[in-house]
Amino acid sequence: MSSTAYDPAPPAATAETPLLAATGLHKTYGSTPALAGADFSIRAGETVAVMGPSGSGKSTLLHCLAGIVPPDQGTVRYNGRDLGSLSDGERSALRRADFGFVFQFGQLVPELTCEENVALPLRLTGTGRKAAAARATEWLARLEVDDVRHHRPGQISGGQGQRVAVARALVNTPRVLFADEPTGALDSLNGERVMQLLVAAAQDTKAAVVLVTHESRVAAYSDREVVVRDGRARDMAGAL
Ligand SMILES: Nc1ncnc2c1ncn2[C@@H]1O[C@H](COP(=O)(O)OP(=O)(O)OP(=O)(O)O)[C@@H](O)[C@H]1O
Repeated sequence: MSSTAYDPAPPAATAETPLLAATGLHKTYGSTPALAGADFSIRAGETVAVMGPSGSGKSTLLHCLAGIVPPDQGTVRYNGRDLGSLSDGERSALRRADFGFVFQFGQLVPELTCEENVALPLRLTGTGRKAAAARATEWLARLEVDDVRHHRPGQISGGQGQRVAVARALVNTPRVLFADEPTGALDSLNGERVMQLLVAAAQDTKAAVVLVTHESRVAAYSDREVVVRDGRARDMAGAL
């Protein structure tokens, strides 16, 4: 095993123990506090909506949970392991192997076809070109966009692009899908369809979903809602 590989040996999460848990997260950008003691946890296969007003710290929480941004204080544990104890290389390897990402805009590589975009995470984790292309095509069909597989992102609609992005995020069967306003740039009809497909595909692959949104219509697809306000997260128990 190379020094940058992620070793998933620690105890596996069970239905009772969280797969991903953050405790006491603080993060300040310059003099702007983004997180001020945020706690969060999600179990395997669960979909949790992270809601709250603009600037309340939702995206920062997602970035800390995914190991993209290090918190100033507090810990994030994935599968029992403290992300802060991993090297940068180990964290990158973990993200590639176990996490998938969908953002609001611009995450597809413009020079690649949709099929090549979806195949990319597989290629980066060592899958051969033909096998990766075949899996990518299957995933594009599952998201109902196989007809645009040879198009480039600039040649397709926003809704099609988000479906391709969801296919790319799930093609490696991640254990956690991080989705930051995945339908924020879509009209309501396209947004609904993308959410239906995203949630169904995540359920099929048993991925947990951290879903950042400010729309209650989108949050309605979750099992549970957490509201972030002034850098702190509050569980809305029973607010299904
Ligand atoms: N890279 C950064 N540099 C400086 N300030 C930042 C950075 N990222 C976030 N912030 C600030 O931290 C605070 C929280 O931002 P964050 O993006 O986490 O909120 P949010 O709830 O996701 O907002 P929105 O709903 O508008 O996307 C805001 O005041 C924001 O301006």
